[in-house]
Amino acid sequence: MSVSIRVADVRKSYGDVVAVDGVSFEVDQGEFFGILGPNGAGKTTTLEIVEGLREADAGSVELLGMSPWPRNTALLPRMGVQLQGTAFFERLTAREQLVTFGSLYGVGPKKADAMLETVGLTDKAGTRVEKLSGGQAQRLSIACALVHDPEVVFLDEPTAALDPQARRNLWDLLRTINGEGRTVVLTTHHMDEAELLCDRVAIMDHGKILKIDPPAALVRGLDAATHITVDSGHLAPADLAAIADGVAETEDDGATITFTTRDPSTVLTALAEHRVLNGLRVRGATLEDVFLELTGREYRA
Ligand SMILES: Nc1ncnc2c1ncn2[C@@H]1O[C@H](COP(=O)(O)OP(=O)(O)OP(=O)(O)O)[C@@H](O)[C@H]1O
Repeated sequence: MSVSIRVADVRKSYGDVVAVDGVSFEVDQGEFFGILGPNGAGKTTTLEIVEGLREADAGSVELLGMSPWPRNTALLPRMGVQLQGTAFFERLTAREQLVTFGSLYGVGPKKADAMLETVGLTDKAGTRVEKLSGGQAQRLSIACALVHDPEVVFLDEPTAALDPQARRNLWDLLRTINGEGRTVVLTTHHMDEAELLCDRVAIMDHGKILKIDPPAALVRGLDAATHITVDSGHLAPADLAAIADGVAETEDDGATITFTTRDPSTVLTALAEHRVLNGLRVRGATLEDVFLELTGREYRA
């Protein structure tokens, strides 16, 4: 498998603020790679350096075997960039916008129409960009990043400010883009998004990458507790104590009881024997638990 992106010990400060503090990673061709972290972690700065929009203070970056800085015109047709916050040419319709973008790369209007179709905006072709909803504008900006058929696509928080349905639609689109063999690099502060979409996730905090792995491997690597919740009111206190004894901590909020345990089989068996599985919910570890373990603090996007 060939490598699309190589980042080695990249650093960037803005005055006293160290935004990127020695970041290294590689992205394989065709991979869906995520950079996950809270606001201010340094995700956008890292992405902009890889895209060639910003100069690193130190370190090296290779994109498709070339250096993206200083501005490398050989790379531009091969990469698609969707920036945080969409900027469109004013007063153009969605189609005109896309045709204009396409023409910058020598792409004809047919491709622009096909792209409108791909992102589900054919019925908005004649709508001025300022009249599009947040989700529609987001999809149009992704269409603009893709209209010239780039090999590598960069997306900076593409689902920020979208409602849940629009996010899901956009996830489908991103899976399709990646399924076509394109390398996709996405930044996000949504754990669920990283978990669902990415082949591998780099967890970033305070300018550093703390860990890179497939999401399932990150979670599996944790010795995290399982949370088992049932409706309260069905268990006598003595039974509750017997079930939890030595295997779980319990918390009763009046409506539900949650058992936190590293031995879920024993707790579930005991709950089943007492026939108190009403309202059963079982929650294993998530990327939030991974973040907590890596940083010692709760994840707050
Ligand atoms: N142009 C700039 N000038 C000065 N400081 C900046 C600039 N851009 C970013 N920073 C600072 O660098 C740090 C990293 O910011 P960056 O935007 O890379 O993080 P991020 O993880 O992408 O956050 P967000 O999710 O909020 O976009 C932050 O402390 C930010 O305030």
